[in-house]
Amino acid sequence: METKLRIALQKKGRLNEDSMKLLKEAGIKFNVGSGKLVASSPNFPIEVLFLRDDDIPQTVADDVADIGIVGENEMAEKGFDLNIVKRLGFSKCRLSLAIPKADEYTGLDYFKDKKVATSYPVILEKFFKEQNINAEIHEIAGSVEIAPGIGLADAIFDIVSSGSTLVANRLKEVEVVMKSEALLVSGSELSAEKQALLDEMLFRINSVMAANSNKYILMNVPNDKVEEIVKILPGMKSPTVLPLAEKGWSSVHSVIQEKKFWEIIGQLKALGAEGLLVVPIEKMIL
Ligand SMILES: Nc1ncnc2c1ncn2[C@@H]1O[C@H](COP(=O)(O)OP(=O)(O)OP(=O)(O)O)[C@@H](O)[C@H]1O
Ligand SMILES: O=P(O)(O)OC[C@H]1O[C@H](OP(=O)(O)OP(=O)(O)O)[C@H](O)[C@@H]1O
Ligand SMILES: [Mg+2]
Repeated sequence: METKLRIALQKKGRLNEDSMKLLKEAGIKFNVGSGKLVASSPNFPIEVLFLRDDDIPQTVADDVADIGIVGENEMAEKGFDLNIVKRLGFSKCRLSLAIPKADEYTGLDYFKDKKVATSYPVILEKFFKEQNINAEIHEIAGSVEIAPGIGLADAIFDIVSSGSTLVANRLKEVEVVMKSEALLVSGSELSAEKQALLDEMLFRINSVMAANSNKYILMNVPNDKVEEIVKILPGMKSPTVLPLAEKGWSSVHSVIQEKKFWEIIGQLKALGAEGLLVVPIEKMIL
């Protein structure tokens, strides 16, 4: 029988869409039907198990799935010793303590003898213990932000991203306890065949991630400025310089990290670069 890599993904929610998009961009297709909990791929030896994100760490730790995509927060809460194969850079958020907006925050002592609602009791208990804070932890499964407003707790410990859920519930973030992003994780050592499949998948994921954070840029540059412009452009090896039909001008092409582009755009223009084009890259093999 053909060896297949088994991956655990969130069935529905914040992680699902980006996880599926990443695999799709890596050229791995799925026959996903509505309500299907297991799916296979017609073009890659992989099988997907669709689970609640809470169940992904254990499924991987128990080797029911070989790998999984899960939030760092959920992995920390469940406490299984999994290997981080790759930080995926999406579903970025933080786990924070928040209190009613009207309250004065006096530092961690604020939480002494207070009741704090959370879906992450393990992480919170560890944090309070380390900080020597004696607080009551009240575990609830969801809608944590409404707890203070309805008199269920004095404060909360929950996921924050833009902060708009806190604002909507008249709360303010006062302590960031951990930062989180989606992780590709594995359990125990894989067989040589499965490791080879994971390596192939990782190679593709790396190409997709590199392509997504880089842009191909082209610009027209007066010949006497080419040398200076080339100095500030990194490029994969070095920038490409081609003559334009118009005398005295060149076209300079380069690959550049998107965030760097915004840093150097002013310098490029000041040096006389014109007609700048920024083009997305689909795949990037380093
Ligand atoms: N607002 C957000 N911004 C960015 N990432 C987030 C946000 N909310 C949650 N996440 C990340 O996505 C993960 C899944 O969030 P989601 O809200 O879908 O979980 P859930 O409701 O527990 O889903 P499930 O039904 O699978 O148990 C979280 O554990 C966290 O890592
Ligand atoms: O700081 P913000 O950008 O407002 O994001 C934070 C909110 O996002 C998540 O909930 P989600 O919207 O995924 O809904 P859920 O409670 O149904 O999981 C999380 O549980 C917070 O409530
Ligand atoms: Mg969950």
